[in-house]
Amino acid sequence: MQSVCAVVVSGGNGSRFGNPGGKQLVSVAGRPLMTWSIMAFDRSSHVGRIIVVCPANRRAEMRGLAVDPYEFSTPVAFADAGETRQASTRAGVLATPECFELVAIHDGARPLITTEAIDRAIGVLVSNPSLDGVVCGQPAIDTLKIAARGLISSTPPRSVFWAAQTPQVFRLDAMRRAHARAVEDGFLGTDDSSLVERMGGRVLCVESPRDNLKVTVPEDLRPVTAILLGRMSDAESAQDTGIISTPPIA
Ligand SMILES: Nc1ccn([C@@H]2O[C@H](COP(=O)(O)OP(=O)(O)OP(=O)(O)O)[C@@H](O)[C@H]2O)c(=O)n1
Ligand SMILES: C[C@](O)(CO)[C@H](O)COP(=O)(O)O
Repeated sequence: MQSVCAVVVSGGNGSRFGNPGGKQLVSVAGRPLMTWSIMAFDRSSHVGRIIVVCPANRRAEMRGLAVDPYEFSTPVAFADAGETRQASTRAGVLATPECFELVAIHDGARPLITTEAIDRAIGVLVSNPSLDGVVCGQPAIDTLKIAARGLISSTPPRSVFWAAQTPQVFRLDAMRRAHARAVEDGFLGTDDSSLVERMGGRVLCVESPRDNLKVTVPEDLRPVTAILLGRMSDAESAQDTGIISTPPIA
């Protein structure tokens, strides 16, 4: 059943990336950066619509370069980005039709997300009615320090820390209420889950692949490109040896 609407936020300036046109359309392993995320959601049998959030004045450009050439089977709609990531996710959530039970919010700048990881996160939420949402992420592997201006005050137990990524999947009504409350309170979070958490919502961390990297600075392109090219080559080899019967992704 296609109960999930995906919101792919691609409305940032990419100031840390430093490219005048942003990073969304930069070619990575032969495709625009943002296209990889849309492809991963397009392949999920749970996803019935994809909303791409992008700057209003760049909608035609992004549609023409990153969406239309790929003939996705899932309907793709657009919403206008806001000044902050949170304003952009809010636009996507408000544009999500009521008929969808869940909304999966993902950074267009995380091109390595896989359909398997998306489906696993959705599956955890669907099978746990007591949850309001799930967050893909990684348990902390480094020893963590609390430090002000570099001076360490303590070493907290890392077993309780997770590095949050996207997708983050929520019940649509919970996410709508969380955004409304955030606007009322003037709260600005660094991810979507924090909006639900502050209302007492129950959100579970779900382990996703360690390589679900976000392209933030130009140096991030090198590992991301290598991983994507590696996956394409693996898919072609599997095709050649008859291990899989679906078409290669390149
Ligand atoms: N107003 C904004 C800001 C961010 N994003 C999106 O949120 C994701 C995560 O943001 P980040 O990687 O930090 O992107 P930018 O905001 O573009 O980068 P920077 O902070 O360096 O300007 C990206 O896919 C970005 O396009 C968005 O849709 N709208
Ligand atoms: C939502 C997020 O991807 C979680 O890691 C992240 O917070 C978004 O971008 P930023 O780099 O923190 O601005």
